[in-house]
Amino acid sequence: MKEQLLKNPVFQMAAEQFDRTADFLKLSNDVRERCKWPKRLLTVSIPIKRDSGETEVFFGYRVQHELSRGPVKGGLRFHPNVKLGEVAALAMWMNWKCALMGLPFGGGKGGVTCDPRSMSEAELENMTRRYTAEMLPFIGPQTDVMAPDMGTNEQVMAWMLDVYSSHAGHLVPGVVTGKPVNLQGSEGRTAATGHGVAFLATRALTKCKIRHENATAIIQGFGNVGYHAALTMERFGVRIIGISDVTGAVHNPEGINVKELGKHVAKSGGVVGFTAADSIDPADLLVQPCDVLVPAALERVITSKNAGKLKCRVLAEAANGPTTTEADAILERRDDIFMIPDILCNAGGVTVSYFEWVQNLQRFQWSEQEVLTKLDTMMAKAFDRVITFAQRNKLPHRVAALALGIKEVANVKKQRGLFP
Ligand SMILES: NC(=O)C1=CN([C@@H]2O[C@H](COP(=O)(O)OP(=O)(O)OC[C@H]3O[C@@H](n4cnc5c(N)ncnc54)[C@H](OP(=O)(O)O)[C@@H]3O)[C@@H](O)[C@H]2O)C=CC1
Ligand SMILES: O=C(O)CCC(=O)C(=O)O
Repeated sequence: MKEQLLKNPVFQMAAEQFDRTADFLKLSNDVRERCKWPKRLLTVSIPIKRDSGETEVFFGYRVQHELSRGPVKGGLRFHPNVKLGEVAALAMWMNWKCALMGLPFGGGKGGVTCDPRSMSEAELENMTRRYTAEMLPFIGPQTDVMAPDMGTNEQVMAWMLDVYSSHAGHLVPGVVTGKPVNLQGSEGRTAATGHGVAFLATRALTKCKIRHENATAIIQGFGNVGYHAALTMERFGVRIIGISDVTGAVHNPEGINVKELGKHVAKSGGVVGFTAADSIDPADLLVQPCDVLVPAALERVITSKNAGKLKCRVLAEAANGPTTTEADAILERRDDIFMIPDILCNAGGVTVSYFEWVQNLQRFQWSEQEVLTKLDTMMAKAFDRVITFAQRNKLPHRVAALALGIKEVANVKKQRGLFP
């Protein structure tokens, strides 16, 4: 299994990041091995009837990286590139993210290899319900709590809640987070990841002595995270000058109105054709001058080919794993780029998911203001801890963030001991 996982380039990246950080922490071999490998890797087949009447079998995964610190927490992804190794990498990153943020969860991630853009609502619902049914023995508010990720949303969470609750015989809101507010979802969860990205980007700009009112930003990905990061940065006074999605990219140095672009995408299905900006090659967009560059889509988009050409001051990693190991080495030699690593930058989502889970267990509902104030406090604290730790130990920000998370998990493993 180890060899199989390491064949996946995304898992390989997560493993390299772990090994480098474990070396810095001088973890003993015993603890290192127990921290590195996932506890459970589940694969299920998901047969559904397509609208055409034909039966099609999809494959779905859930990787539970670690169970020592609480229930497993992490999103569910629907995307054509989903593979077991990628899901395992994302679960490992969730683990360090939850520990860094001080959340009482282990990391997990799920996925189904499918193209949700080509599926009808009925097909998506059937696939989600069957996936959830296959996962029933392994999920629950005390064991594994899923949430939205790429290609999934609050409607998918509502279907999952329905399957789980129907089997339990009563409503179990805490089985998923990121669900609709009227199904006991949390105020603020939809915007939380993007809000956190924007909040930390402005703190990083301040560190770089750039006033955010004068700053510009470029965003790759205009889904849940990219849209809300753009909208919140715009609200903070940052000018959004470029945005891309799977259909292409648009650029306007004078600024793009995020809500207007959102309306265009809702009508036409993508950013391409938005007349208030020029179209640009998506790869070129990443290397245009800007103060904040926000990759908010897939893994491995900042590579050895473009890392040396980036013209941003702050790289805010909203996506999970957007920067390859080779690109990291290049960025570490550039002292003109302030990097906010993924497990810190996009932690707003899982932090508000934690708030949602707590509200569900207590049957309580907090206001949006309460949620966002608590979120900002936790994000600011984690940001300051990472930057201080990096400075004290002369570490890149990514290694500092990982070290704080991994150290937490390693300590718990040591305290709990090893079953003989
Ligand atoms: N949702 C959350 O709360 C969290 C998400 N994340 C991470 O943030 C990232 C984005 O997730 P999320 O916003 O939820 O996903 P969504 O599915 O809502 O949006 C993904 C966006 O990426 C775009 N996209 C896909 N492929 C490409 C490409 N090759 N080039 C440019 N854009 C592309 C999609 O375009 P199109 O719509 O046209 O397909 C879409 O705009 C992922 O890495 C995810 O793991 C991290 C923490 C929490
Ligand atoms: O909200 C959550 O539980 C998980 C969010 C997520 O998948 C992520 O942070 O990558």
